[in-house]
Order: sequence, then structure tokens, then C-alpha cells
Amino acid sequence: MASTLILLRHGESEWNLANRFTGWVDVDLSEKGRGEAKRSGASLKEEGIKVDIAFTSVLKRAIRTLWIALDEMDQMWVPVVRAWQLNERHYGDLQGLNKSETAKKFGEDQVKIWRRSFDIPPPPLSLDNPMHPRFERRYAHLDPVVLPATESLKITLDRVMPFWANTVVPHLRVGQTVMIAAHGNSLRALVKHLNKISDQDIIELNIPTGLPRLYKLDDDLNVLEDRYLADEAAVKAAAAAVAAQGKA
Ligand SMILES: O=C(O)[C@@H](CO)OP(=O)(O)O
Repeated sequence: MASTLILLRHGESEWNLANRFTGWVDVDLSEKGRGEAKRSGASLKEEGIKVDIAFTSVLKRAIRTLWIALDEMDQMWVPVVRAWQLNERHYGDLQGLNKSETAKKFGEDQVKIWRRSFDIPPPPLSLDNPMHPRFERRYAHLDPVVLPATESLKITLDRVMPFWANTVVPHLRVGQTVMIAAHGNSLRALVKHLNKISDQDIIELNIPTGLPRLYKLDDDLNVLEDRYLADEAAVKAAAAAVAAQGKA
């Protein structure tokens, strides 16, 4: 049965605005980000999307984006699953640093490797760093071996995929409409899988904030249709702005 999947990266966060590496730090949306979430909801409503189930991370920028969008669609009642597996990629020791200052210090090429390479993770947090997820109540129920001190896109993909396959796919296989509000890199992992993007080509993929992407999938989850609910120029400009955050 054909199904519909909506992927939505959260709207601009306070740290997107301040251009700081964020990862698992739980920062909220900026004023602009809330506006982006509202506009996403409006375009989903205009498209006539009826969500059966929604998934998000355990980070408030994605949760709030989902709330605002569902509110705008008058579908706040739909079941929502929050899962740590949809969190942003963990940015290790870079979390909190300004991206542009980091590019000045280590060079733009190094920052691009940290931000966009498939399998090279940023420097890890030390185990006793208070920012390590093992000190957070929201992760206290998890086996410590799954708690990252840093993540490459590959490591992110390795935790997104089992969640996708076991928890999201069953809804798509019966033809439901699924919405996922998540993050730049957890969504890059999903898009890599859905659009069969190579380890090499994924380096150039930047996901804009706050623009819904609509997929129609066939029974075997092949992509039948894939488009942003925004005009192409706006998507391109927003993706280019994300890429430029790593410039010195
Ligand atoms: O800082 C982060 O956690 C992510 C998303 O905002 O940034 P980047 O685009 O650099 O991967």
C-alpha cells in the first residue's frame, strides 16, 4: 500500500542563530524558528496532509517544531512517539563551540570533514564531561554502551536505521501517513537511506531548517515522489545557508 512520509527538520534554534555546534544539547527554537514551524504546518495543511502518527527526538527544538506544526494543522491529537534515536548526531567536544570560530582555528576543510563526512566523527567528549549523556536523566534507562561521546553520520545512521525499520516502517507498510520532526543529521541519515545516496555524495547534502519534505513510498518503500513543500529557490538558498555556517 502506498504511504506518505513527511520529514521536517526543526525550525531555526537559538544555537543555529548563534552558529554554535549543538548536537545533543537541548536548546529551544528561536522566534524565527517558531515562525518556520508554523509556516510548515500551514503548507502541510494546504497540502491536505492527514497524519496518522508522528515521531520526534527527545530534544525540544524538534518536539516544539512538531507541536507548532500539528497545532497549525489542527492535528494535535495524533499519537507522537519521542525517541532518542532520532536525536541530532552527537557533536562530541565541538558542542557549544562557534562553527565559524572553529573554522578559523582548525580550517574550513577540517570543519567540513567534522560536519559532513560520512564516517569521521568529531573529537569525543571525555567520560567525565558533565555534558556526557550518561549524566542526563532522560537517557538513564538506556544501556550505557549506546550512549555516544561523539558520532559520525555513519554512527548516527547505525542508530536511526533500527528505529526506522522496527518502529516507523510498520506504519508505512500499512499505508499510513507518518511525520518525522527531527534534526539536520538524523534526517541526513534517513534521506541517505531513502534516496540511496552514496557515502561520497552525502557530503554535499545540507538539510534546510523548517521546510517539510514530502515522500510518497510504494509497498517496498521505494520513493515514488519526493518534493519539498516550498519553491526550489527557497530550498536551495536555505540549504546553502546551512552549508555556509562552517565558513571562517
Ligand atoms: O550543530 C548541530 O547540531 C547541527 C545542526 O544544527 O549542525 P551542522 O549543520 O553543523 O551539522
